[in-house]
Amino acid sequence: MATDSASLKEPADSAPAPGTTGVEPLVRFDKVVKRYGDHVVLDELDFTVKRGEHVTLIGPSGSGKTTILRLLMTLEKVSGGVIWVDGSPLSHTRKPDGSLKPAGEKQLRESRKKIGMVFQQFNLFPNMKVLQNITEAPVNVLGMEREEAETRARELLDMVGLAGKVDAHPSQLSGGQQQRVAIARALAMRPEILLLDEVTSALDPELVAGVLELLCDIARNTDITMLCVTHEMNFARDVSEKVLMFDAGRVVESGTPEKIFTDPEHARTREFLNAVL
Ligand SMILES: Nc1ncnc2c1ncn2[C@@H]1O[C@H](COP(=O)(O)OP(=O)(O)OP(=O)(O)O)[C@@H](O)[C@H]1O
Repeated sequence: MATDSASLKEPADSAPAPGTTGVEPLVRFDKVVKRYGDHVVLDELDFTVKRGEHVTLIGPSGSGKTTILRLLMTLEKVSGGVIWVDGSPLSHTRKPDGSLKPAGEKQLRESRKKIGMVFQQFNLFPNMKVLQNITEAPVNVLGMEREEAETRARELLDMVGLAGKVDAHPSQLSGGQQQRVAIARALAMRPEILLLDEVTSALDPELVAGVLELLCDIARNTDITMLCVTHEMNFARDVSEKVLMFDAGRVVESGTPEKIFTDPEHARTREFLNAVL
């Protein structure tokens, strides 16, 4: 069950052991519990993501996949356990005696800067032009000079194939183009981790492939760490080195896409894949 946050200590393996590199996974869920009232959504969930790894989360509706991304984005708070990012507690603050207490708002705001998220519904600012949608957070949250932010925004727009849309408003773009702007906006913050939550679910079918191809290009050509929730199994196969199969708030099976999609070990995985493939 949920661990009392106040009594949590740093895990014993967080300090480099003699003779090891001490390289921590970039993300570590350590017995993470999330409850809404009596409903336990995540049940002592453990998993790790290495720096630079591209991981997809698959599983039935309601199994807790989006909740995991929202916890990482600090849009939700854990009910128990600890989330670690780059060896530091994301969900908690260290007390002088080494124990941990739940993080306050200020720390959560700082943590949010490390993590970028792209949502199903692009969530662009409707009254701002494309360029300003991308520069807004780097300037106002990171304190970047506007000129530098604009240069970076133009580079990113070029990368997502929208160099000509700098002055457009979101309403003048297709859903696929809006999602490309949202991807550029997330990358403009130079996040350590990019979270992708069913980013093609709201797109017309003919626009899906282009956005997924762009994300595969980003995965191949940058060193960003990605955590993707997707119902697109071909995308999961193409983009990720590791697939985590969730059910009822736990990882029932994890492995390479080849292993999970061609030789799953768990009956629940086989059942899920039979239903969606
Ligand atoms: N704010 C909330 N209040 C109460 N229950 C919630 C809240 N957010 C999520 N839940 C519940 O938590 C469970 C997990 O939801 P979550 O969205 O993480 O699942 P999911 O695996 O991403 O599902 P889907 O594939 O349908 O998006 C669901 O039963 C959902 O109803």
